[in-house]
Amino acid sequence: MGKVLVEKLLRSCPDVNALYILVRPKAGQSMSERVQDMMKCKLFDRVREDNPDFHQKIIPISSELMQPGLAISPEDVQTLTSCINIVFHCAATIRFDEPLKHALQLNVIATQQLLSLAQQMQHLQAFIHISTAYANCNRRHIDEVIYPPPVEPKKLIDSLEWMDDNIIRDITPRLIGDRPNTYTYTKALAECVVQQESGKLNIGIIRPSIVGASWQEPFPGWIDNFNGPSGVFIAAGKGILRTMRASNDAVADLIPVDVVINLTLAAGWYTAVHRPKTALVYNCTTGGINPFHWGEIEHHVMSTFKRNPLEQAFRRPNANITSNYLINQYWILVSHKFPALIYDLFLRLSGQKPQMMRIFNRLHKAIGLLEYFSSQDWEWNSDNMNMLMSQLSAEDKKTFNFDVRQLNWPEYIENYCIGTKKYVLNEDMSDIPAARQHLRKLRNIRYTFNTVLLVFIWRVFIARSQMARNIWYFVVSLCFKFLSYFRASSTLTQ
Ligand SMILES: CCCCCCCC/C=C\CCCCCCCC(=O)SCCNC(=O)CCNC(=O)[C@H](O)C(C)(C)COP(=O)(O)OP(=O)(O)OC[C@H]1O[C@@H](n2cnc3c(N)ncnc32)[C@H](O)[C@@H]1OP(=O)(O)O
Ligand SMILES: NC(=O)C1=CN([C@@H]2O[C@H](COP(=O)(O)OP(=O)(O)OC[C@H]3O[C@@H](n4cnc5c(N)ncnc54)[C@H](OP(=O)(O)O)[C@@H]3O)[C@@H](O)[C@H]2O)C=CC1
Repeated sequence: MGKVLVEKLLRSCPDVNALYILVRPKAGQSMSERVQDMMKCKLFDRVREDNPDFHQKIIPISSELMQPGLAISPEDVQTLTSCINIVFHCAATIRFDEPLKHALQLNVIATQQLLSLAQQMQHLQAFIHISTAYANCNRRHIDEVIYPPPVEPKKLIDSLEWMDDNIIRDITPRLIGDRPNTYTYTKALAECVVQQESGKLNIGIIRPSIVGASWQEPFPGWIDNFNGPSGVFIAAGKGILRTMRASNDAVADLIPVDVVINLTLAAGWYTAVHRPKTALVYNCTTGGINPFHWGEIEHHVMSTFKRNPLEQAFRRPNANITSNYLINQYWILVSHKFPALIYDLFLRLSGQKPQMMRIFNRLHKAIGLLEYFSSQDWEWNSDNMNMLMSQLSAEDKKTFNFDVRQLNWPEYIENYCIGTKKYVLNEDMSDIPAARQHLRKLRNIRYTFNTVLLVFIWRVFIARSQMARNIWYFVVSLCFKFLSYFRASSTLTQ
């Protein structure tokens, strides 16, 4: 989301002088190498076309959320406090399996530290915090208010500070209570921390639901990660994922990333200009406005990947969702574990390292963590989103479009799936005929395998059971009778 925000600011807000972005070194790359890489990304193609020198506006600031004071140097603190007008805070850990202490540090303590830095900023007009629509997923109906936190954040921070990691792991389920993971729990605490500062700053809180590929900007279908549904779509497209627990009729509250960013920017403007007395919360969701369901998503994902197959698929794409636990377990056994076992056996026999079972184990862990969100639905009130839209001029409504009533879901899902192929997997669209050929080969292998298996089972059956033999003779004689009748009647008509 950070990248999409930077791109949109550069493209649609030419009067913005500079963008200070907090970046950490990662995976052997320095801060500036990472920023260089980001600017080379396809996402920035349109900006690059309009202004090849756009990089001059981007000023990276070295920062690490795990460190005290976010590890921002005193000189950088000086720069930031003297020239920042608006803060957009979207850094977080979004992993569902993050240990509580880590999630607390990244999502709550780092937010607290950024807020105290913001308080020193002399020209700050607005502080926009990105939360999640699922921060309060323990409720069915979610209003645009900050709910009382499950625990006072400061108390939890103080307690976890002295606790051993093993103790924290043991008490985590008790602490998070009816929330499914440490992510939603710490995001709820972060909202509370933001609220505690709302007297001193102009604050807006954006709560997106499940962020997906871009709808329109900078081009349809842009996505570059495996988070949320993207990984599920790819696994289904590769023919690996065949079954998942999800409710066909539950609303799939996907929200395109460009919609979230447009709303975030509009909220930044509104907060700075109108300075609301208390922090305004914007539920940024689609379910209440233009609902679409997981069953429909399944249909359109499968149809897109059949028409535009991914390269080197493991099997032909054919994923089904079910809300029934036992049916899902059955298909996991038959369509996941059994083929994985056979394929690994084949790899072993051909002297290679088995890998399919390992892939399936990881897939099962990942979808197990997502099922909570795909098996039920929520109702979000979106009055503030509507209010914000009514405040925009006609031109701004177009430039910062977040009117999801216009979203055509089948078209969006098709672009989303093609986006995963092009931008996540870096596959070329010109290779589609070869991918189709590969699917035909897989279909033939399946037919051959099924026929051999059927003949084998039948042979064993016939050898062991008199009744099976009788049925077999009966069926064969019936076929012969039918054939001879068919021959006789065709001779008569001649
Ligand atoms: C036919 C379809 C029907 C559809 C059916 C329904 C679908 C429903 C789907 C979903 C709905 C729910 C969604 C809810 C959302 C809530 C909203 C929010 O507010 S938050 C945002 C959401 N956050 C997450 O999505 C984090 C979830 N992910 C995780 O927590 C972890 O990733 C986890 C536990 C699932 C897996 O952790 P690990 O440690 O096993 O794996 P790791 O490190 O994440 O990555 C696996 C491999 O993928 C590569 N990878 C990851 N990103 C990559 C990238 N961009 N490019 C290339 N490779 C990448 C990595 O390098 C790694 O590969 P190497 O093993 O190292 O080789
Ligand atoms: N994706 C989704 O479906 C949803 C996301 N959100 C919220 O939107 C925001 C952005 O999410 P999204 O873009 O999807 O997530 P990403 O994981 O892509 O982005 C998170 C950002 O936080 C940074 N970050 C994480 N840990 C550290 C650290 N220790 N030090 C410095 N920076 C760090 C990451 O930097 P780096 O690149 O160095 O890792 C990355 O830029 C989050 O607040 C999330 O809670 C809300 C609803 C849905």
